[in-house]
Amino acid sequence: MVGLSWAERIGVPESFALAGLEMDPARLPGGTGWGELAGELRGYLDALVGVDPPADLVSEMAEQLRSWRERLAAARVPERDQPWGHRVDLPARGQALAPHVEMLDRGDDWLEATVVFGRFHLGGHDAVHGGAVALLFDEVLGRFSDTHGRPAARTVSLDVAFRAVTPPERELRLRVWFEREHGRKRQLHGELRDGDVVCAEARALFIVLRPDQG
Ligand SMILES: CCCCCCCCCCCCCC(=O)SCCNC(=O)CCNC(=O)[C@H](O)C(C)(C)COP(=O)(O)OP(=O)(O)OC[C@H]1O[C@@H](n2cnc3c(N)ncnc32)[C@H](O)[C@@H]1OP(=O)(O)O
Repeated sequence: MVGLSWAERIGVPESFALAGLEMDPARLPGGTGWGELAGELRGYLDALVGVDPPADLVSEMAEQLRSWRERLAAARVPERDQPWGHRVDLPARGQALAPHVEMLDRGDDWLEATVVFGRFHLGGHDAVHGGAVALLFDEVLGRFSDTHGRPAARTVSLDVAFRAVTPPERELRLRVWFEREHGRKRQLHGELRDGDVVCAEARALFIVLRPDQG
């Protein structure tokens, strides 16, 4: 997988591509409905976190989820064939782990995006969990690290400074950029803002994988 280009892996020029996403979603893993499903799952998790449901609703939900888990077991595929995390044409790569990110614009070495953390990502006391903020940076810096023809790399370190509380359920701004590239090493920075307030900053080091490190 690692030796393959984005186009070979998923049929798009690269993650965070500005153009070239005109391919037919029906031909991608998960098909045309996958974006809606991922969005509904995200919405379900946000809604679940925010309720104290009556006992009959809890049992009904558990029963329905058990039934879905059993049906899905029959459709299990190897990682390379799953749509979850591979649909770079969709926000958050068509998964619900990372928050909802929408790219606004990008250059060769910088990217701007909006991000909304749901109630699912709440740590406590109306603040987004610090681990979810770190997840956002790893996700976006990691994906952006592999753009503009650069081969795949992996995060070896990620330092996050939490400057102010990151609020859930608000549209925040994210800016990421390359600081330095030398040999197999790529240093990227990121900044998360709520209006003029800097919520968090990140510095990450990525190491380009050798062909045998897939
Ligand atoms: C279908 C397509 C869809 C796919 C979607 C995917 C999107 C993904 C999006 C999500 C993205 C999420 C992204 C994720 O979450 S990636 C997942 C989290 N990260 C990992 O699991 C990485 C685990 N580590 C490794 O695998 C190895 O360390 C690798 C393979 C990366 C390098 O091991 P390798 O044995 O090859 O290299 P080396 O040890 O000789 O080191 C090489 C150089 O690096 C320097 N160094 C190393 N570590 C550190 C450090 N901590 N601080 C400072 N420097 C460090 C080291 O000194 C040396 O420097 P020099 O001596 O040469 O000067």
